[in-house]
Amino acid sequence: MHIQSLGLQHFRNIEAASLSLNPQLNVILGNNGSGKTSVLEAIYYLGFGRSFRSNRPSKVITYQKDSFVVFAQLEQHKIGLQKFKSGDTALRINKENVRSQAVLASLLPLQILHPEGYALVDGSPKYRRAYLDWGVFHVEHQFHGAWQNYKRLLKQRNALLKQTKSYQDLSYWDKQLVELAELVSQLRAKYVDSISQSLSQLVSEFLPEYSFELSFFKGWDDKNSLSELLSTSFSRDRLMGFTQYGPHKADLKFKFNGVNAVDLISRGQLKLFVCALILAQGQHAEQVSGNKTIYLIDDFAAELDSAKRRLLAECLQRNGSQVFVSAIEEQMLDGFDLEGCTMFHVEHGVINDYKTRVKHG
Ligand SMILES: Nc1ncnc2c1ncn2[C@@H]1O[C@H](COP(=O)(O)OP(=O)(O)OP(=O)(O)O)[C@@H](O)[C@H]1O
Repeated sequence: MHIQSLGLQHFRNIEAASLSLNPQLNVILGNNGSGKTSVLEAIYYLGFGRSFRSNRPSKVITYQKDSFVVFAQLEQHKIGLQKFKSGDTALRINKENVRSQAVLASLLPLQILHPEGYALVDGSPKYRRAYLDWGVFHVEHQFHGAWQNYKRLLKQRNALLKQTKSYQDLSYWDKQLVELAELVSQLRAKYVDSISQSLSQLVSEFLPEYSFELSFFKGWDDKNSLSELLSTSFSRDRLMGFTQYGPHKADLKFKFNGVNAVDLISRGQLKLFVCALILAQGQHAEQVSGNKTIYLIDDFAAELDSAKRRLLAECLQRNGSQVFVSAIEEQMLDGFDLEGCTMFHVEHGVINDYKTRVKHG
């Protein structure tokens, strides 16, 4: 899978742009504030329906404009997204309107590495669940429906908790909730199993000084069944106003030399670890679906020494995926093989395709 061309309109400081893309390496160069991250953010919008740096689409629409548009030509589909100040969204595939972002997401498997992305390791469990669910979504087709239904039932349960004094009123709903919870957790656990080996391999390549351990917490302890827990914790759930056990509490635990990752590794090592996480997912999704993941790497050089930059660049280019990488200057991309790549230069929101490196040999 790769993006052949990308169009933007009224996206942050980019008034309009039309980019013809390289199927492999795309380099985006420019000074601070020029608009490099905005290009990555626009691509991310197509795959996720949201930004990775703002919850409010109105912040992303160019000042004084009413909407932004991002569209892309993929190998077999043309996809587009328009976000309005009002909060409305229009999604299109091959000129047809579609309602669910999941359809776009399934066509465009994307992974991103950006400075705020370290929350995947040092942030709250919701970031690790989002990571996990991206992976399960792209390889297990029943997951999306089961998870959406679970979340819908959970919302109803939490609302009912505020209205009822008797667990009897909930037990009927809990039967369905537990069935979905078990399915979601099985799919997640199977997924964690299936990536753990390639993740460990990548971690040993990037951070050979540590022994690494990955574990999955499904959202409740195995000592009790979820239905028992839901009934015994009813009073507490009622008091707190929400359900305390279930897959909405799932988490991943990362340990290095037996210590929690956040308590041990440095910022640069954290970046490498996050990169190992996204590469392991991308590679697994590719093995299962045959679709290559697209990698977006913002501010590639930040926090990495030159040996680590080379290691990471080599790994990103190894399997021929499409990669978008931003940097302030070309010298910071010392680890990449730039032959045949396309370079864009961004200045005050204007993007020029200023160099396509000739491939020799
Ligand atoms: N809604 C908006 N409308 C117009 N301009 C905006 C809007 N939101 C942000 N900007 C401007 O767009 C520019 C985009 O910055 P962006 O983060 O893409 O730059 P960058 O090249 O990645 O910079 P850095 O190297 O510092 O990370 C900034 O100068 C910012 O002030």
